[in-house]
This record gives sequence, C-alpha cells and structure tokens, in this order.
Amino acid sequence: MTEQELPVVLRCNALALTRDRRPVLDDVHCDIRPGELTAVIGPNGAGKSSLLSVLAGLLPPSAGEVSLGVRALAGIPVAERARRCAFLPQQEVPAWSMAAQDLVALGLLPWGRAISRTAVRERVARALAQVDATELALRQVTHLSGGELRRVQLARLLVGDAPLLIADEPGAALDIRHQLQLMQTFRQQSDSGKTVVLALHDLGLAARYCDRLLLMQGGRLFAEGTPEQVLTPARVGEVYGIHSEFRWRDGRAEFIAGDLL
Ligand SMILES: Nc1ncnc2c1ncn2[C@@H]1O[C@H](COP(=O)(O)OP(=O)(O)OP(=O)(O)O)[C@@H](O)[C@H]1O
Repeated sequence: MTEQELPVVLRCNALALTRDRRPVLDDVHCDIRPGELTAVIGPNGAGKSSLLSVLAGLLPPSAGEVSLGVRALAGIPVAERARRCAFLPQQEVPAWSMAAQDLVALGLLPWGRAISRTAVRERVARALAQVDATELALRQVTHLSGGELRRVQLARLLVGDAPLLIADEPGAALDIRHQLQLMQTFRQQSDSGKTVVLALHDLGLAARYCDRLLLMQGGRLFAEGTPEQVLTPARVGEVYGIHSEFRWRDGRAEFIAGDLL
C-alpha cells in the first residue's frame, strides 16, 4: 500500500478559518491515519488549537472541509460525533463544583442510558486509574491543583473509549512523571488501534512518542511526516528560531533544543 492509499480517519481539505476577521488557518490539507499518534506542533499562535477545534467539529471552517471516515464531519449528528471523537480543550475551568468522579462520568453522556450505572462506575474508576488519579475520585474539582484537575479531565477524555481522541496540550500542567505516564497512555491507546491527535509544545515528547507530526506556522501546514522528517535543524531553525538536534539513542528518538539562533 502506498502512503496515498492508507486509510484515513480525518481528512482536511483546503481548510481555512477566520477569527475576528483575521485568517488563522489557511489552505490546510492533512490526513490523520487510523492507529497513529499524531502531534500538531508549532509556535504560539501558529493555529494548533484552532485546527484541533475544527477537527473536533467545534469550530466550523470558513472554507474547505473536514471528513470523518467517508462522511463530512459537519453532517454527522452531534451525539454520534461525540461517541466517535473525544476532545479535551487546552484550558477548561470547571463551571461549578462536583466530585472528580462525576466530572469523569460526563465523558459517558453521549451514550445516554445505554451504559448501566455499574458499568459507569467501573469505567470511571478505570479511567481515573489510567491517569493515576484514583485517590482524587471524591475530591471537589474546584479544590484540585492545576495538574490534578488536568488528570481528572484526561480521565473524562478516556472514559468513553472513543476511537478518536483529540487533546490540546494535554500534559501542560503535569509534572514530568505524569507527562511521561500520559504519553505512554496515549501511545498504548494508539497501539491498541485508537487514533490520537495532540497539540504539543514539548518537541522532546513529540519526537519520542509520536508517529507523525504536523508542523504549523502562521496558520499554514509548514511540514508533515515522521518526527525525524519534520524536526530537522533547518526546519526547527526556520519556524522556532533555535538551534536543535535530532538523534537516535538506544532505538529512541531524541530532540534536543539548543540556543537561540
Ligand atoms: N477566540 C478567538 N478569537 C479570535 N482570535 C483567536 C481566538 N483564539 C485564537 N485566536 C487567534 O488565532 C490565532 C491562532 O491561535 P491558536 O490558539 O489556534 O494558536 P496555537 O498555535 O494553539 O497557540 P498556542 O501555542 O499559544 O496555544 C492566533 O493569532 C490567535 O490570536
């Protein structure tokens, strides 16, 4: 099978987005393939969050289209879309207080009463355990630290077992151990057949864990490919204005950020 023939979960075709009359996405074409862990990377304001929101169906594009499988994303009913695609935005402050386990259970809302109460309890407990947050189950979400709250929100992302997971800077508030644990969880999810799309600032994590990178700059897709193909010193220099090195050590991809150019 050639690259062009590989099946695609999400396809963006000539995508454009205008916000406050400013173009923030411009002629973006990209494919998200099943079972891959893809990171959208790029400097602040490059359009990563905007792209993820369009991919999740939360922002309608100003031009172009997104398809989920063989159907136009915009034509898929909201509840069905939510069962097929779980989304975690970059920042989300709880609007009111509730126990962490109840926040996680909200991730099962798209299934309505199709899931029994016992199954809800079991799945919530499993999702909390996946992000090392079992001990937070009964805590009020408004009383959690930033990283604790993020882990609970991640459990809500995972609890529905959706085949497509989209998360915007999922590990931004997490300590280094929980960041690594989280990336391993996303890696396991994609190894078990799920499709995962993350916006990431940490290029070391992107290089180490991801199959594919989409490098954005100024609302356009600047480069895409494997971490080794995308994170060349020349590209990183042009987009981020820093020296860098990409290398393999003990079979693991490493990205090392150097000085400013
Ligand atoms: N709600 C909004 N209304 C208007 N413009 C917005 C809005 N959100 C983002 N923008 C603009 O869209 C552009 C892309 O923003 P976006 O949040 O997608 O970038 P990003 O790559 O995710 O950035 P960061 O790394 O800082 O999170 C920026 O110029 C930003 O100012």
